[in-house]
Amino acid sequence: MPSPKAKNPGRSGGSPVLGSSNGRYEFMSLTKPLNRSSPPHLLQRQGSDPTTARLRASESPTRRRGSSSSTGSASGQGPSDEDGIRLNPSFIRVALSSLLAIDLWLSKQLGVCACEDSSWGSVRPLMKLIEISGHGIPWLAGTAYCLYKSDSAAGQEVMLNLFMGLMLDLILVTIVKAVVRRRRPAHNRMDMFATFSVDRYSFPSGHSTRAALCGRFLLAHLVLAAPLRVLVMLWAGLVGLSRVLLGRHNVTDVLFGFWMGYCQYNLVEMLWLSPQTLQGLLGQLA
Ligand SMILES: CC(C)=CCC/C(C)=C/COP(=O)(O)O
Repeated sequence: MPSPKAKNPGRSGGSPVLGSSNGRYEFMSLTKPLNRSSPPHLLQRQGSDPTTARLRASESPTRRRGSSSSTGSASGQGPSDEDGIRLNPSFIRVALSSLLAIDLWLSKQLGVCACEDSSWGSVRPLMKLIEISGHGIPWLAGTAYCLYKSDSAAGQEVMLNLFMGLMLDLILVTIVKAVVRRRRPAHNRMDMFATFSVDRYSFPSGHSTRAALCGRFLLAHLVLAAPLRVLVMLWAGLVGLSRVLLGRHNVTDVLFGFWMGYCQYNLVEMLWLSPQTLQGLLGQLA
């Protein structure tokens, strides 16, 4: 039999709503959060009953805001400015998580050399060779050797600045990796040659920053014939591509790495050490 309270809704504690269970009616409050232990039939009833649906609609945050002020929402003129400000961050969040989901999916599809059993597993040794060609150790050692061997002041200046750029790159990539701490893709096998502890993180790709930085540096400071210039660009692109094919990185790690390396070259140009600056620095040290 229905409770007498059902005939007098709107008393303290919110509007009571009736739910039926085995012919009995029970009360539940609309203003309090639904108890987790509420039987499923009450949840179902709450959603399906038209009266209840109307009551629930009148409790929606938009309606509540509208009833206490004369905003556009309340007067039926569409979303107010306040609504717009609240919607934007969630739109950005949705857009970012969609981008990340696409990135993860695409990177997994492209990780075709992630191990020997992968679909392009036979190309893995070649990809690892490209990986070594963009590693920090050969680049630092090679630049130091050229600096030592160079007998012209101009050559020494270029090599010294390249060395400084490579060190700057290592420091900046270490900082960003330590701050962002994005894990490498799950399909990556951690069998890389000579890594630092931050190299367990993948954002940004250090090989890609180095490839972009060194590529720009070589194109700007070495007099190269056109085919060699194309080869330098091809090498830089292949280093980035190999990171994704080997499963070392997600696509966004490589794209950001290229952009970061490109910008780092501008920094090297800004901080360029001329022989005079160098002599001044060495004079101060002596
Ligand atoms: C030991 C030295 C001098 C450099 C480490 C180079 C390295 C292993 C970077 C990681 O690159 P990815 O972020 O592209 O995997």
